[in-house]
Amino acid sequence: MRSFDEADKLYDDIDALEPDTETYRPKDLPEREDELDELHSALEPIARGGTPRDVLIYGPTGQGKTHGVKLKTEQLQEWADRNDVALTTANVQCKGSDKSYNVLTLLVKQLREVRFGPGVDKPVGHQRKTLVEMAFEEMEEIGGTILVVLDEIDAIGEDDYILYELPRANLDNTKLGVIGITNDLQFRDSLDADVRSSLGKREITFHPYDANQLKNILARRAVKALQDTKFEGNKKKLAALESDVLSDDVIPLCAAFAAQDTGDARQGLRLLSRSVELAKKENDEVVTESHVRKAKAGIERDRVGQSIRAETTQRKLALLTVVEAAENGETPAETSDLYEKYTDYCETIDADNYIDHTFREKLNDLEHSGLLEKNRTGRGHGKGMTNTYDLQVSTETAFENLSADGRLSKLVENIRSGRKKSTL
Ligand SMILES: Nc1ncnc2c1ncn2[C@@H]1O[C@H](COP(=O)(O)OP(=O)(O)OP(=O)(O)O)[C@@H](O)[C@H]1O
Repeated sequence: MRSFDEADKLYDDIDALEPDTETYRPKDLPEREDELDELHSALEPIARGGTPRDVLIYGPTGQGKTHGVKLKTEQLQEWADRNDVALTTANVQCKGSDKSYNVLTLLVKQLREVRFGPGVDKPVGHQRKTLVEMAFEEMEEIGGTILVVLDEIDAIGEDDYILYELPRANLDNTKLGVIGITNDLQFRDSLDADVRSSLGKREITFHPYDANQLKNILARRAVKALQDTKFEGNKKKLAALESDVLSDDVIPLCAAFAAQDTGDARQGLRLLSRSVELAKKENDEVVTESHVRKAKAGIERDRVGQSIRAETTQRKLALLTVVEAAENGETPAETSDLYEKYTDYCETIDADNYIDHTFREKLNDLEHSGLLEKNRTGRGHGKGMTNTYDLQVSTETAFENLSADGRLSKLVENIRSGRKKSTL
């Protein structure tokens, strides 16, 4: 067994590669200077005795929106404390709240905690309208300027009541600013016209990072996280990075993979930290391209695994038909052949046997989740066209995750062992 006393040859500060915003908080986000400048302009009226402007921040996941807003509002709070300006920020995480009602209860709780200290219960059993009035009463009691940051507001779905009411507050004693953050473009576009005309008047978009930006982000985090890794001179860019524990191609490769996908900094960080973990596990003193590739395959396996496990039993059965076909070298496979297998499976595990049309729908859903590839091909002269399906993930990963479903495990085992017998 390994000892906790073992010296770490790679890490200096293990948290600095952690993508979770609370575990490691970079002091600045140079790639977001323009966006944070726009946010600054929206909040600047506070420093001039005026009312902050409401803002809607939009951008895909992992673009520094949450952290950027935190940095800017903390900077403002420090300024306010230094200058005896009454400023209160309420950060409300909307994830997990599927209604305006739930977000309002969180907001009232937070505002009460400002007045009475931590540990106040959420209000229960009130109507939405009453909760809005309660929130406004609390704000009037607190006074000064209040900033309400609503992160991941898309969680509230179609019920955007809170976004309609908050920007319309008519307070005597308090100035209120609302900052909404979302990574869901559809949600932003679906907002009620009145909401968009108030909250969305100032919209700040965090566009996805490109590979060069990601390289510099990862290089800065690597300097903090790893031993014998530093910048030569003043430039905090990849070009100035010197490291005895990272081979030159590691950061460019992590950045390229993340940029290729969605430009998500979190994804780049996850890949880099998993590569370092792998090197550590293999007792290697230098992290190389091969660790990155293995780490990427591992992350991919986990992601695919999670998505297979989250499917319904019927979709899992549909997937299993293609997995079996792939294992037997019968892919791309025609829908009619797959349907035959499906009927057999349903009989074996005593599941509802859906009609052929519904089965096709399940296959198409699996195509949309990226687990299958669909093609339209000719059946031969005069026989028309048909859909064929191929597996987009490895059969091993599919078998492994399908067998985790108690209802399917025996069936999957039989199909796997059947294959083994036939290859003996
Ligand atoms: N420019 C940057 N420099 C350094 N780290 C960054 C940068 N941008 C993002 N990060 C890091 O990436 C991770 C994700 O950032 P953050 O949570 O702010 O993204 P987000 O856009 O709010 O994503 P989501 O919409 O998924 O909540 C954090 O660890 C953050 O510190």
